[in-house]
Amino acid sequence: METKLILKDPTLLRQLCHVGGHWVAADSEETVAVANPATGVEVGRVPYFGASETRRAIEAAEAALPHWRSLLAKERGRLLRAWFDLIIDNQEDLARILTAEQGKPYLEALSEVVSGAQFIEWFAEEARRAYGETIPTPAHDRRIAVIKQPVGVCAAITPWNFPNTIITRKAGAALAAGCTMVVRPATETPFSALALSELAARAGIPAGVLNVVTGHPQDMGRELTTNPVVRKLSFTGSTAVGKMLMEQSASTIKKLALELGGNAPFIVFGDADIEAAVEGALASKFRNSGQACVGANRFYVHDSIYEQFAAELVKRVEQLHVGDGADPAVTMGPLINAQAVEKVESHVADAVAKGARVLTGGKRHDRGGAFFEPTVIADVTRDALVSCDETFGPLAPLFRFTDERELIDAANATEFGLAAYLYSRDIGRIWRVAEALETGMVGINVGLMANESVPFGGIKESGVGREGSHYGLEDYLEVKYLCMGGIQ
Ligand SMILES: NC(=O)c1ccc[n+]([C@@H]2O[C@H](COP(=O)([O-])OP(=O)(O)OC[C@H]3O[C@@H](n4cnc5c(N)ncnc54)[C@H](O)[C@@H]3O)[C@@H](O)[C@H]2O)c1
Ligand SMILES: O=C[C@H](O)CS(=O)(=O)O
Repeated sequence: METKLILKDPTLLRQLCHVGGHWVAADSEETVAVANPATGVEVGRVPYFGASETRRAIEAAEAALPHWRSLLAKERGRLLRAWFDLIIDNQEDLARILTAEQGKPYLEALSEVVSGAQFIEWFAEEARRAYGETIPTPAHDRRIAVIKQPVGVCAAITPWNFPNTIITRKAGAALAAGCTMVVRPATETPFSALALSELAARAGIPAGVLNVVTGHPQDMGRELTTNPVVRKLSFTGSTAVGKMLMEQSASTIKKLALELGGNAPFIVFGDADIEAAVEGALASKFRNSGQACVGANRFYVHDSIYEQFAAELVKRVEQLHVGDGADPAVTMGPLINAQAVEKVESHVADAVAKGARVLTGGKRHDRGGAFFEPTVIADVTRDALVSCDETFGPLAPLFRFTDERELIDAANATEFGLAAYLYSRDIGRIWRVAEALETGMVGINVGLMANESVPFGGIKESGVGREGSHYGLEDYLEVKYLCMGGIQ
């Protein structure tokens, strides 16, 4: 069934780049098509920028910086609040655009738009809390102060899986701090970013403060990482690309925020509330068809409750309704593309070849295209690909464990360290295991934990820096030490 994108405000579907307050095409007039992953139908086309157009966007952000950083923090906060209000007023259209370009079910898209808006709301308030400090002087004739100043022109390169909230958590913090930004969204999902940029303009955020550019990833990335005007790069995406961008950024010593790949362990102890653990597993694993960096990638279930947990999880997974996210009855959409389907398929085949059992799903969905059956496999061995490689799809591999120490070693046996989840009602075990897990975030008896008020981010090869919370604002501020002498 082909579902046409119908918007209350069709002008929110922008098919040009937003640079310095103008909607512009690529110099070559070249465009790239964006297809709905559920239907393959073209949603629209966007310009295919290269390095020179990207450079002009950076120049626009540079030109806008002096005025924007000179505003009072509360003035920037008011403009961000107006942006938040417009996002909320237009949430249905933003969600429809998101579902059309990314594929997630409409209600998930709506939830993402609202949670994304809450980052703007949070930083509208935080803008006024870029506090400095005074330090007791070491000498009678001098006084010490520390002030915070905006980093300057910032760049953001973002992925396709959460094309709204991953942009607002960066842009909200940057603009609140007094920075300006050039955002390059994923080629697969540009329209959410362009719509956000249109609403920012409507909110009164001055031209050039927020710029959104689409096009050649490598050429644009190299400009954003090597242009000395850009003082910070915030990247969310795979660890492989993150490493590349980190290297490219070294030539101009840019500040970096890297939100990279994950391989989250989801641990269920024998004393866990199994019903709660199953609900948490469903949310953590199958949200966005499993395409979430913080999503559970491996399930470690204590032997004493293994079969019960597996049976309960399979029952809930088999209730998922797979289809076009625009259909209100659908609770799991397609993957982003054929390559994503092939990766899930390869992980299932590898695990089964090493002795795993398919409990439900396990193959491409009858709908074809980018659809895959929500899958649960049991008795997965520690040497299975899915144990060390991020599946990024609707596959729940269940590993058995008995010993807590062995479990912790298995959970930490990965180069990633973004999120982990543990279900137990033993307070001593909760603290022991939560402190031992090598991740930036631990969900305890919860399956979803991201929100605007918490420091979101990873360790090891899952990245550096934090987004959201007051930590997120600090990441866009420079610390300046003032030493005043001559005090009589
Ligand atoms: N840690 C987090 O918060 C977080 C959130 C979402 C996704 N991710 C990770 O992102 C990955 C999936 O997203 P993806 O497939 O979009 O990742 P990706 O790294 O392939 O792409 C991310 C962005 O980088 C761009 N890009 C790709 N190659 C580039 C290059 N050479 N130079 C400049 N830009 C380039 C892409 O066009 C896209 O906009 C997963 O590994 C997932 O774990 C992490
Ligand atoms: O892919 C992970 C994103 O960061 C989504 S969320 O922050 O968990 O909503």
